[in-house]
Amino acid sequence: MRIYKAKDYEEMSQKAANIIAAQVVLKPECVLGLATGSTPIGTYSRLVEKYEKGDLDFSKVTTVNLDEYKGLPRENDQSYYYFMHENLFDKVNIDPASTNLPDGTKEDSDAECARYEALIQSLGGVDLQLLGLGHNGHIGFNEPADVFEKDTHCVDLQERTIEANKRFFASADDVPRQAYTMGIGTIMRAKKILVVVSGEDKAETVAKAFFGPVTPQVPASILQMHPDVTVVADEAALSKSPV
Ligand SMILES: N[C@@H]1[C@@H](O)[C@H](O)[C@@H](COP(=O)(O)O)O[C@@H]1O
Repeated sequence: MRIYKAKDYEEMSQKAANIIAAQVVLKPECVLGLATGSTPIGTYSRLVEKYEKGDLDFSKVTTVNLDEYKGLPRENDQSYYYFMHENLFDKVNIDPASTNLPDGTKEDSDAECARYEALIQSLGGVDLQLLGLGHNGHIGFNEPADVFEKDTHCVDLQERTIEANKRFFASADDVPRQAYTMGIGTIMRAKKILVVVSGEDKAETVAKAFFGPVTPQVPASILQMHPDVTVVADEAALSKSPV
């Protein structure tokens, strides 16, 4: 695991965008695994800037997103579909047909999760997976649990996650209670993983996830077992870690 300490959010975003850009330049037809949440927004803006300057071409890139709220239609401005279009897809030359997310409107969880998992495998797997880190150590929507869930599945969101995400909704009651998410196995099968983390409020979680024991109670801790992980975190997020 490589840990890159950035000065602040801006530097974290720049460094993460450089790593993603290098992947696209080296393999234009790559599969990028993408993430939502507030942390990667700066990374996406830097990628858009690179595209606008003519330094990046997304025309052959395929994307698969980590997760989606169950029950939210695409037009809902809190759906991850909407987020991805707003922050990246509509601003670069990616083919919309090559962008993929779980479909939150599908009622049959087992069928939708099986479809999504099969789709990822049919693409030959993910070349570079971008991840954020939840306050409770979740990645995607893999919440702390007794076991690591392997494949794409439907999760019940935990109170802390609903609390953290309610800032985006009119009230906590409007936050969906379930989501579809890639599993830990799906994430771990990615060839490379890039984690972005920012802020003092994640410092405890960063220390546990990357320097503590590997346990499903801190889902991100499994990343210590992956052969090619880069963590790009700012000084505040690393303030409780031995680096
Ligand atoms: N499902 C997403 C995660 O993929 C993300 O990492 C997390 C942290 O978000 P933020 O970056 O806003 O702290 O939020 C959501 O729960």
